[in-house]
Amino acid sequence: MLRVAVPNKGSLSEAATSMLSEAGYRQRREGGRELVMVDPDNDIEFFYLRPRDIAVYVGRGTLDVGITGRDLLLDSEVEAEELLGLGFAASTFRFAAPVGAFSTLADLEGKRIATSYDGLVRRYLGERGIEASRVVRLDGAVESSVRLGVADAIADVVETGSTLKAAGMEVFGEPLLQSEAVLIGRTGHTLPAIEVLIRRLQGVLVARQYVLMDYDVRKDLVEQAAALTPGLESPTVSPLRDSEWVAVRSMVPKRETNRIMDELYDLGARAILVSSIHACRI
Ligand SMILES: Nc1ncnc2c1ncn2[C@@H]1O[C@H](COP(=O)(O)OP(=O)(O)OP(=O)(O)O)[C@@H](O)[C@H]1O
Ligand SMILES: O=P(O)(O)OC[C@H]1O[C@H](OP(=O)(O)OP(=O)(O)O)[C@H](O)[C@@H]1O
Ligand SMILES: [Mg+2]
Repeated sequence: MLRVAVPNKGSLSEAATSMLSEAGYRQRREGGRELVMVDPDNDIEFFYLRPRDIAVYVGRGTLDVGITGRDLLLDSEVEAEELLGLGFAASTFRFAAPVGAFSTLADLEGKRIATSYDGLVRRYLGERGIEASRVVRLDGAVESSVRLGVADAIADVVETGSTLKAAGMEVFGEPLLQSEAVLIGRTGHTLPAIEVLIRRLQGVLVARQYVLMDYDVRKDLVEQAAALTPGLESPTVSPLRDSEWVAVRSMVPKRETNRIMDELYDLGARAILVSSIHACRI
């Protein structure tokens, strides 16, 4: 039975559970408190764990795969690797300090830096030859640490930037990394059941990112139309009763739907229909 770690709390939890449900797996209800959920139909077992601990279980091989954040994986320094980006919980990881106080990475020399990701921060600074006087490890609400006098700067997750702004802080230096939720596995370890899980999750990603577009177009315009809707491999072109016209079906990125419909219409395509994809295997 495949053993999978799922975040039980925080920003990753709800989205991870709903992605697994969409992929056809039995999951605990929203707000549920079960620690383990067995899905006998799919021969898979889900363990609900703290996101930070998930890389540890997977790295040690007690669980086969898990969902966590790329930042947490890199912070943990375990023998685990990314198998698939999951497209949610996107954020950057950045240095920040009170407005006007710092402008470059070099300003961190000899300063105190508060963070929940001390492994990641020490490695990043070490690789760049910067010696902070201290990296202060905190569990959360790191933005308050400077005002409260335990640090001069922070390194933390930034999404909208509103938490930083509210704390009177601004980012400086390059982002340390771009993070998102990822499926992780032990380095070099693979199983047929892991491949199936990856394909199912990829199916959810594609179903979320693409729509199916159908339209009719005059035969002599089909090449131009196909260039607007190339699909993943190649659009399906079917004959119509009127031999001057064909029907085209293609997958289109969801966020480009309206632009493509406008361009197809201008070209002369008609009966342009868009439907959502419920599930797929690519
Ligand atoms: N505001 C946010 N936007 C996007 N991703 C976020 C945000 N806050 C945290 N994350 C991501 O969530 C993961 C952190 O998991 P963690 O359990 O610390 O979640 P959390 O949301 O900080 O929960 P909590 O602080 O309630 O424990 C990281 O991968 C991080 O990048
Ligand atoms: O850029 P923003 O959109 O404001 O989001 C970033 C904030 O979200 C997370 O905090 P969380 O709510 O998880 O609190 P925590 O610091 O206690 O983990 C993160 O640690 C930042 O503080
Ligand atoms: Mg948090």
